[in-house]
Amino acid sequence: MPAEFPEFRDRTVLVTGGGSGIGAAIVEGFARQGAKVSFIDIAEAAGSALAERLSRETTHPVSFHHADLRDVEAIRATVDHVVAASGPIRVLVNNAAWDDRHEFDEVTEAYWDNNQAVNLRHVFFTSQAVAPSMRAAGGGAIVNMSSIAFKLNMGGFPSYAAAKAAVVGLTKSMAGRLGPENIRVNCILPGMVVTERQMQLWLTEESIARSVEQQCLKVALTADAIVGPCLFLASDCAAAMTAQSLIVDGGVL
Ligand SMILES: NC(=O)c1ccc[n+]([C@@H]2O[C@H](COP(=O)([O-])OP(=O)(O)OC[C@H]3O[C@@H](n4cnc5c(N)ncnc54)[C@H](O)[C@@H]3O)[C@@H](O)[C@H]2O)c1
Repeated sequence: MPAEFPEFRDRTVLVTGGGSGIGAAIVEGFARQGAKVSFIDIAEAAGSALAERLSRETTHPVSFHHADLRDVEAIRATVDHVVAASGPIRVLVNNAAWDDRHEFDEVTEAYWDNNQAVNLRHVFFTSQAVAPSMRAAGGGAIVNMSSIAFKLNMGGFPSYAAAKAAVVGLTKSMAGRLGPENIRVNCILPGMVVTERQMQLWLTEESIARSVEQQCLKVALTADAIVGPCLFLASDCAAAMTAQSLIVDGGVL
């Protein structure tokens, strides 16, 4: 455990895309702090397995909710369910995304809209659904997951890059709107994080070595590298921080 944040004990935390990779590490990070963690994912088997494994080891059972975040009604229903079962949500981590590669000349309107729905739209609508319970509880913290990828002129995913840039703008606008209600909104921009899925789909030993070469710190980051910064931003230590972007990339930018 990187550090202890007693304020998370018995607090309700919701993580999107918590079934694998960075999201799963964040679910585990909050659960080991004694929080009541729920997570949403579309991946049924991975989600159930994670919840089952962690629930055997943590103070509160970790609760998995199977839903597609492209479906705004499903988001609202899941949030209602979490609040009814676990009490007001005090921390929301909008982590889910899909970094699908797409060729500039081949992107259709349908592809674009779906890509934005999976990478951007739910960040707004999950925050909107969670805000009433944060207000009722006297405040809360939202942490959104962006990426350094949109700053690197990478040509292979224009829609994903646009969504990740938009997450920064959305973070700042929501921080402005929700700050007076003591709801803080920040975001994290990870660099290359080696996860199982990234290894299956995009990364090779050579591409990892090339990326590490661009970093000041010469180690490949794993999902755990994002947990500490996420706990910090959601914690009382960051009580005066909102509308900020925290880059966690081993020193690329
Ligand atoms: N891994 C990296 O190198 C890296 C770098 C920069 C930013 N990020 C960001 O960090 C976050 C997590 O990335 P990751 O690499 O762990 O990804 P991942 O693919 O391992 O995990 C994403 C999770 O979101 C879930 N998900 C996807 N679409 C969904 C949908 N429609 N409804 C519900 N759940 C859905 C997936 O099932 C998966 O469990 C993302 O926002 C990503 O953009 C990752």
